[in-house]
Amino acid sequence: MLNYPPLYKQIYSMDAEKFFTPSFLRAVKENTEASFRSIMAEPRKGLYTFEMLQPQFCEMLMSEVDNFERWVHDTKFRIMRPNIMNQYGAVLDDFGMESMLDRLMSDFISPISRVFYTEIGGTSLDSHHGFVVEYGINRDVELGFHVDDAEVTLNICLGNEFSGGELFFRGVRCDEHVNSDIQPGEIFDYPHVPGHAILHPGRHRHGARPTTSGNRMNLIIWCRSSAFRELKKYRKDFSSWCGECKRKKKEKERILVLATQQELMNRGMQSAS
Ligand SMILES: O=C(O)CCC(=O)C(=O)O
Ligand SMILES: [Fe+2]
Repeated sequence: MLNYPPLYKQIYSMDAEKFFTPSFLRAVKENTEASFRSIMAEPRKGLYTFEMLQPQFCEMLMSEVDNFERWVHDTKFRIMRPNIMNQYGAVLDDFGMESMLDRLMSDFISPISRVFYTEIGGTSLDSHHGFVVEYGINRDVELGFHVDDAEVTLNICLGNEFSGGELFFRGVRCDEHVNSDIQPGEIFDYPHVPGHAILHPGRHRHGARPTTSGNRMNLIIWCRSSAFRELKKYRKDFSSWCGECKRKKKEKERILVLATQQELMNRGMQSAS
């Protein structure tokens, strides 16, 4: 744990009324599929977008990260970057936000993922990796095509003013099929909106297009389920969520139906002769 002096102490513990928009709070309090759906769009199966954070909280978090970056620079501290893909950004767990993010996952993400992501470990999320990514001048520009080390990912745009930076999604895949072809209907591009979140399976292949002007900062929480990962080791067929497993299964069934039809026709012809 670093010895970093916070700028805004109040964002280090969960204060739901201050952090979240009233519509998001209401939906989570009601805690039903209908209440979640009432605030969400589902532009592709399993991708959910909704308004989530208050502008003031976004501003404070962005300033806190800037302050942290300055402190790291001044003290010459060497910090871990969010993941192997990003040169900029910071791991929020490392500078004191772990318990706030624990609450964010257990009280606000888990209730939603329990409803929408039963097939991919959404009922048993038990750890997270929380970080911010930064794009723009003197920052990262874009992010290549990848899957997250997560069962469920929450990605929230904090701001600021920017253009570009859209996320592109290209279908959910298991480990074996991560590089398989994109199927019709799997192409979806999502433009970030400050304060708005997108919730997606970590295994939904995606990347971020170049941020062409301004600066963009996003808060990202990779949520993990150790139980799901353990179960996965003993399975081979992920056709309930992997697009390629599903396609292969359908193809096998189609061939089986054709072969059965042929067999029946052959039998019919034999008995007629
Ligand atoms: O730039 C973004 O909004 C996406 C970042 C992302 O996908 C990741 O860090 O895993
Ligand atoms: Fe990602």
